[in-house]
Amino acid sequence: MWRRVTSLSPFISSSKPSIRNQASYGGKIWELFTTEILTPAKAGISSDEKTPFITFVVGGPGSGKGTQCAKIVETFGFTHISAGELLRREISCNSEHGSMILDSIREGKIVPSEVTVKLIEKEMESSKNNKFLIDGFPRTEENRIAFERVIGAEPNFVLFFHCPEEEMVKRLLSRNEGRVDDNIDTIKKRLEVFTALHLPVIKYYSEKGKLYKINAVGTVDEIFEQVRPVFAVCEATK
Ligand SMILES: Nc1ncnc2c1ncn2[C@@H]1O[C@H](COP(=O)(O)OP(=O)(O)O)[C@@H](O)[C@H]1O
Ligand SMILES: Nc1ccn([C@H]2C[C@H](O)[C@@H](COP(=O)(O)OP(=O)(O)O)O2)c(=O)n1
Ligand SMILES: [Mg+2]
Repeated sequence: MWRRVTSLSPFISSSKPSIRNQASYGGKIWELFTTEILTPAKAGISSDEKTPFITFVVGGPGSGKGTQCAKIVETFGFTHISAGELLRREISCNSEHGSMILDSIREGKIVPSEVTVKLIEKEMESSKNNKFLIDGFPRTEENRIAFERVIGAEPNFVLFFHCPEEEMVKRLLSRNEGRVDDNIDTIKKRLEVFTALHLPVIKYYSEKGKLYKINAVGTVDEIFEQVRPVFAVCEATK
């Protein structure tokens, strides 16, 4: 079980990022930074087994977050918490918020943060693990702030899967999981929400030196080879 903490050991250097990347989103240039991966000693990671180690996994719809999370879980033993899956579970069990969640997802909108954060909190509290991959969250600044307030923690680092829009659309249209939001009209709305609400979150973590930007184009294994070194540091501290 994890315990709530108000400050986490620094995993990422807060000094100037070593590699500078630029990404283009619909004509807008965002300056994004990947951060130097520190050695465990330099990073000063706590050996306290109960301190939660939190990774946020972010990126546009269809950028491959879920696919890579499965590989991270298999290789590094994290507990995968997918915000989208938790919300879909609420729909299928007809919970109190089920119909509101379904309407939001159908419209490509973001569910109110208090609902999503409560679901994440429940999952974290019921887990025996203390290493969490939180997938598809935070999608908005409101999500991010609500998590900090309710959970009382910040992520140790944030993985951002960067993928061109055309590739994301292609992947979503052939995902074939019967999702109500994988149709072209909803996809367009989700991409608009991504640009307007999700990119500010990415910029926030980039400026904090917590963002690892992954080029999400290529085979699943090629992409995982970029992801692996980020988690290898964490593994080395066990
Ligand atoms: N590197 C890749 N190349 C091609 N298709 C991919 C790749 N990674 C994932 N996919 C496929 O694209 C779709 C979206 O991937 P998924 O992991 O569900 O993305 P996200 O969780 O970001 O929406 C799935 O059908 C998945 O099998
Ligand atoms: N933090 C979140 C995560 C997902 N949602 C809603 C809105 C999203 O379009 C849907 C689906 O999310 P999910 O992460 O499963 O979607 P993708 O894996 O990016 O395709 O759920 C949300 O409202 N808030
Ligand atoms: Mg997903």
